[in-house]
Amino acid sequence: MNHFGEELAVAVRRCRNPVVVGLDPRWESLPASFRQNRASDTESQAIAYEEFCREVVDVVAPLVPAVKPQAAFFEECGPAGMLALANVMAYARDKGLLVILDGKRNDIGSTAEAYARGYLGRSSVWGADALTISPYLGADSLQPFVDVAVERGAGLFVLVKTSNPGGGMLQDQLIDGQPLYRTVAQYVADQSAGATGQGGYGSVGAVVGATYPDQLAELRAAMPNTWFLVPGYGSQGGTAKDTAAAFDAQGLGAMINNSRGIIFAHQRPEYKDSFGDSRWQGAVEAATEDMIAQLQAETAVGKLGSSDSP
Ligand SMILES: O=C(O)c1cc(=O)[nH]c(=O)n1[C@@H]1O[C@H](COP(=O)(O)O)[C@@H](O)[C@H]1O
Repeated sequence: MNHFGEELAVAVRRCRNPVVVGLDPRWESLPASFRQNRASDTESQAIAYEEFCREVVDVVAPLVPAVKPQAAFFEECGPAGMLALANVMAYARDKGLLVILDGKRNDIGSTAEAYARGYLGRSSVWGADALTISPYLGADSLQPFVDVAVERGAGLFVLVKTSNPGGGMLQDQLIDGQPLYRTVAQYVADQSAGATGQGGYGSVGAVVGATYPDQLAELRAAMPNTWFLVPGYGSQGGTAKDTAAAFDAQGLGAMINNSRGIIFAHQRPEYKDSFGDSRWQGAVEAATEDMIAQLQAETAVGKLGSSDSP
């Protein structure tokens, strides 16, 4: 199989959930054991991030289909951080996880092609299964990513309606009476129109925030063959119920991201007393399982793997 859209459907069905664990290491939130007796220079910080993320992968690899390393937190550590990112991505792949690199990359066509060649596909130097990209420079800045993704069976997630409060400044601007995000959505939807692989979804997806459930429902209707990557669950206030419209009747169609709410669950009141800092891995596991249960209860995710689901 060489098609990200299909690989995602297979992985979600195998795991019976669409949870993406975001790998967003923040120094101040790392369990104490990763910070103690460690210098705070960028090289030491990068090593701590790699060790922490490897241990998070060990906990979640048996539970979820994918992880989403956030490039920013590794880039903050300079060259050592980029090496740590590469190592974490390789480790997650080796553990059987799909790796969605969150880089929000974009540039003019000839430059975009370099990004695409560098990041997309297991044969690339970074080996990401999928990459987040921004549409700000227009369609000709997206096409090189699409061309390389299709050629290599990799995936993309284009920012369409982002979870942050300020996204509407641009995304909600009306053009010919419709919000700008619908223009981007049309381009994205066209890339997967009529997809017939496993699950019926293409490899070019859309990022749609859980914090905008009405727009999420509207976009699902407009993009029937498009995978959604849905950030904003948990720390940003999005709930399982807010994501319900993103799924089809079989429980496919959307990947729900949760970064801080899972990797730093030991700091959350509901897990702090039971696990705390010293047993942080238990908190990660419990938060992941609780999120899966919430999605199964509140959305069609509960249909995954059931007898009436193909
Ligand atoms: O591209 C993304 O993943 C993304 C798009 C968006 O609209 N909102 C958003 O929060 N994200 C990312 O998703 C992650 C959310 O982190 P948590 O709020 O901790 O779950 C961060 O890495 C964000 O950069």
